[in-house]
Amino acid sequence: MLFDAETYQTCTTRKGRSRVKICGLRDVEMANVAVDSGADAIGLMFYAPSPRYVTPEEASRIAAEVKGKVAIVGVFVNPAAAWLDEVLARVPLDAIQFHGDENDEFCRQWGLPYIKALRLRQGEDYAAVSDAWPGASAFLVDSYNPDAFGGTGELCDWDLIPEGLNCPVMLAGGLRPDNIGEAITRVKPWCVDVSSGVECEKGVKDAALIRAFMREVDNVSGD
Ligand SMILES: O=C(O)c1ccccc1NCC(=O)[C@H](O)[C@H](O)COP(=O)(O)O
Repeated sequence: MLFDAETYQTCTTRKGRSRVKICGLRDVEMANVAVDSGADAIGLMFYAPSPRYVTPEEASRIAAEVKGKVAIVGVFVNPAAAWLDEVLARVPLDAIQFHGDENDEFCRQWGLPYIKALRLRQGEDYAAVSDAWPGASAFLVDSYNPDAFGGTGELCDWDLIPEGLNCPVMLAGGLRPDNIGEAITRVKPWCVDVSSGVECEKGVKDAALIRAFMREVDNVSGD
């Protein structure tokens, strides 16, 4: 689990294996594969234009199967408050991930830990992000693409990751079984997040790729 007090405290030291979030799951079968392979969190996509979008009904079926075994993270892009209220009433989320222009006040009002996504691009100044989102439990660093908010499969430029953030880093963007070892060794993130890299086609998760990804993570020491 990602944000229970004991685990969160231990892993902010960055000792041991990086945590893993498998994002954009759309069915119970793949959610079970993620759990059985040792993932710490799954992401459920509540942004309708995404090929990984799930309805609250589909999401609650997945959540009923895996609740308590992994952290369930709801992923949103500039959601209306009413949409978040509706999802929260039906899906037992453990945390919320925001990929749009949501400010700290908006993100922290739901009574759950929140993850703020930063889409890193050359020439931007990230010095103030800790002050801008003081309530964040983690920053997810992702690649920048002008046409998409996330889930692009494009590698994030690891050299742009800001130093000295006030909370742990989740590394995302273009991670795959064949580069996750190097990513963890270089960046030493608290958590890694993957979507496209464990899919056989856009929006369709692949059990063998999920297992291969988790095996590679297990093979790398996180300290
Ligand atoms: O996955 C999406 O379709 C998506 C759409 C809009 C906002 C966020 C989205 N995904 C969020 C994630 O946490 C992804 O796992 C992250 O962006 C990395 O994706 P990938 O490069 O495909 O591994």
